[in-house]
Amino acid sequence: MRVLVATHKEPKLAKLRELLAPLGWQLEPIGNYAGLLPNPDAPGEDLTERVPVVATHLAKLSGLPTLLDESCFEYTRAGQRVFFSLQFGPGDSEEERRAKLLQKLRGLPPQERMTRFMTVLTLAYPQGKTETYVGETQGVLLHKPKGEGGVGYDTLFFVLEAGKTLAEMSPAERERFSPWERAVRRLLGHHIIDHLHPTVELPPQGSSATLELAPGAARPSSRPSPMRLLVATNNPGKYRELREGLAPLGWELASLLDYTFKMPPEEGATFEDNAMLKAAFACRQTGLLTLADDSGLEVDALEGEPGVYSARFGGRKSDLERNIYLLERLKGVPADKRTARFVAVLAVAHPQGFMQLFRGVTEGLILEAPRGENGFGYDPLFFVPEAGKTFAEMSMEEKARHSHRGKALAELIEAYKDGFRIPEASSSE
Ligand SMILES: O=P(O)(O)OP(=O)(O)OP(=O)(O)OC[C@H]1O[C@@H](n2cnc3c(O)ncnc32)[C@H](O)[C@@H]1O
Ligand SMILES: [Mg+2]
Repeated sequence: MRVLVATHKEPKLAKLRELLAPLGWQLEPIGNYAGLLPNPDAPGEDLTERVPVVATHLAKLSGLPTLLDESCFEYTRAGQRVFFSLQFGPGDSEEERRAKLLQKLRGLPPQERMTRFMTVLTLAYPQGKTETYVGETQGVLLHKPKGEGGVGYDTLFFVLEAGKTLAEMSPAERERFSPWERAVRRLLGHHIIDHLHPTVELPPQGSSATLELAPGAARPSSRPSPMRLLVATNNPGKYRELREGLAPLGWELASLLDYTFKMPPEEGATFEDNAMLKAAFACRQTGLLTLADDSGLEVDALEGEPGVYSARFGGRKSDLERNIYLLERLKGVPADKRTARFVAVLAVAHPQGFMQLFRGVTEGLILEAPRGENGFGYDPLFFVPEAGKTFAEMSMEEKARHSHRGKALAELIEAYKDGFRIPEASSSE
């Protein structure tokens, strides 16, 4: 698709081309669009309103989908939100704009230099449809530019958490902190994962496999680690185990606590379906490489129940109630008929549009009474004959050696240990 980019700044266009390369779009600069604007002052200071209006105007004029971004600093003055717009006229050069910003900043008291740097990015279609993505970062505006990298005002924005300006960061760090990059990555995540459907062909049982989910997507080039990975689970017990298991990769982990969106209902019929659904959804929300875990207990005497319904077995609300319910359901079932297995499927969704699945299974027995204090979920009832203990009687390391999740993680580590690789099976052109 041909897309116009409302900028006359070469570095910004180049960076946008690099970040959005996986989409295979043809990005063309619109050049100096000052004369095309209806009335640059009209739509007010709320960028989430203004940017879509202006982008739509440009898309209608050009007849092409058009990307427009604008940034502002937001701070609080006497309890009121104040927007400090960075739009000084689209014809200005980068230097002119920075000079104007510094001039504006001169009178600002320190507390008003503490701001939220926000970028609003809209993709507008000539037919009137718009998509808007917002990226935000907290920081402080400096008096003098520092650093060389980045785009726009990155030289003036000091990120407290990182102890430097956006312009002083490595590209990998900037990816984390720049509101502009965050907005661009959200757009990327949205468009890439649009191609993903959880109804793809599933890998054979008991194996891990690579799924190519975006046949139309352009091949991204492989990128070196370090990677940032979102671990998309709301279960703290799982999160701890995943964090421990992923430690050898040295990746930086994000959790759902860093975000406000809600995960979708798990409506799939298999662990694979649900893991992909969760990973694809969270990846699309954040634009991040995302790991999801779907797991559960299959009890033979219950014909595989609770299976994918393990988290809501019998409609019971807590781990304890579900364990009691499981014991009730198995009342009178003799020891040799209490066989069961734990299954974990890990799905890794790449913002570039494909997924990988890893599966682990552990066979065991359901005891007649709980044993052990560790772990979570059904751990106190799940006895592993080869270890002579329940999962809840094991340390975390021990559980990782025997557990379904530990086995799936071991495969994942094997696949990613040499850095980020585009899987062979999907590298055909
Ligand atoms: O979906 P997320 O947010 O990851 O968290 P969840 O707890 O809902 O997770 P699932 O949908 O995968 O449901 C899995 C259920 O199986 C249980 N379970 C999974 N792995 C387990 C383990 O290692 N030990 C004990 N119980 C486990 C777990 O307590 C849940 O009730
Ligand atoms: Mg769940």
